[in-house]
Amino acid sequence: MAAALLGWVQRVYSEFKPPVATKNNGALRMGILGAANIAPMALITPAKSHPDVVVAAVAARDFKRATAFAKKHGIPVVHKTYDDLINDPAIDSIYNPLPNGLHYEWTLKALRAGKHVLLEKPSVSNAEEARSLFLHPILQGPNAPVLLEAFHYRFHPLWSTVLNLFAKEDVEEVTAISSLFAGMFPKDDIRFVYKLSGGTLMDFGTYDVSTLRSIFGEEPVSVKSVAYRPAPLDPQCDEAIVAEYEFSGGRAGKIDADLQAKGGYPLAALTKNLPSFRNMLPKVEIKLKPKVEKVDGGLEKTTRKEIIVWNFMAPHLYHRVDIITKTQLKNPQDGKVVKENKGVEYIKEYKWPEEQARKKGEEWWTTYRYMLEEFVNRVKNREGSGIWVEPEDSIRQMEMIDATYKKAGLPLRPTNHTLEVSK
Ligand SMILES: NC(=O)C1=CN([C@@H]2O[C@H](COP(=O)(O)OP(=O)(O)OC[C@H]3O[C@@H](n4cnc5c(N)ncnc54)[C@H](OP(=O)(O)O)[C@@H]3O)[C@@H](O)[C@H]2O)C=CC1
Ligand SMILES: O=C1OC[C@@H](O)[C@H](O)[C@H]1O
Repeated sequence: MAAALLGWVQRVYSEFKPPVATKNNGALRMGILGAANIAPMALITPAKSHPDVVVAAVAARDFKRATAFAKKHGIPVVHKTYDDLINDPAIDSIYNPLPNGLHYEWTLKALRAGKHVLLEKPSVSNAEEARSLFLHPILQGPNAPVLLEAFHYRFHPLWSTVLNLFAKEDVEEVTAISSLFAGMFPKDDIRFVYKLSGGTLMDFGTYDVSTLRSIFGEEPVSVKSVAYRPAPLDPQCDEAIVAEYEFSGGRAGKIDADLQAKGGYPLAALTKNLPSFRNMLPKVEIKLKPKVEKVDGGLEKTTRKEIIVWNFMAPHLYHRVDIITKTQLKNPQDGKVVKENKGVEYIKEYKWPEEQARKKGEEWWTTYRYMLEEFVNRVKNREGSGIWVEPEDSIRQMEMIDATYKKAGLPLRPTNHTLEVSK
């Protein structure tokens, strides 16, 4: 127990204070659009341990704020405007963590300036923008810049391990749940502003949608139902959302996302507004189709398997996979159950397993660090882990989000006025 705790402390310490790599000649020189809250975790810290990444510049709407941010994080150059950053010839790649509603415009500007772009999720505001951006001629051809939607969780070895636990066609039902206690984000946070393409479905919900698509390996046939709780200051934004989808063969997918979770305690009338810490570990539950087989003695054996992935979103901090197998032996003549059994196996995967040792990684690499590795590999034409978020994937992701908003009776998130013709 003590050893496990020490191991956890050491790993998490290195995630926040990674060893600093000596930078190679030709390292990517990345610039950050905005002094964004997520930038230290998603780029600045991971870049420290990457020999081929230098965070070289930042720009913010307020120069003073940008300067303070640069000083705090050791970023040498501060630009007065986002345009200045994008047009800086000493920068070759841009990290775009602006509010969702600004993703399309500034990513396209950066691509036009010849920069590679690591773009925060959700990639853009809606499917129309996604088609316009990801099918843009600027991304075609041998020397096209690299564009990646930063679905970081997919790059961590845990996700590949999870996907290897079953055949996609054996999946019967998937439920993805993600929740944050009320008060973590203020009511006027960018996540709850419609004109900035806010909404919980665009935030935590986008992970849930992405996990369903990844596990089923296909798009839903339909959105069966949606219920949402409107954000108090901007009711066109969902503060919480629950949706049910039908996948091929009548299989079910469910998402349940809440960015202001409250209540669930005894004495509901008194406690209903207290922040709720239920479901603090985002999780995905995967039920496989039951397997029925004849066994010795003319009995029928039914095996049911359920896989629960705890903390799929930030597995580097902590995660656990529970593989629950239930078997039942039945006499088919009279339907009597002869024997039942339940077994649970636990899995964790902080690093690529031995047999995949050619893939790079360390136990303390965060999802963001694994993702940065692949971003650099793609820019530098190196063989990587093989994990990538393809343009088609980013488009389909926004289509499922749009379909969910439509079913909810909410407007699609607004299309940028600079939109170029969609294909
Ligand atoms: N991958 C992950 O784990 C996470 C991803 N994200 C994603 O990153 C993006 C940013 O999230 P987060 O860092 O939490 O956001 P912030 O609230 O920190 O906003 C990011 C930047 O957006 C600009 N900005 C803020 N408000 C406005 C506004 N009202 N109008 C125009 N620009 C504004 C600011 O730029 P400036 O500094 O120039 O003023 C700010 O620095 C989102 O797309 C979000 O989905 C967020 C959290 C985690
Ligand atoms: O991507 C994200 O992950 C962490 C959350 O806190 C945040 O809301 C979201 O944008």
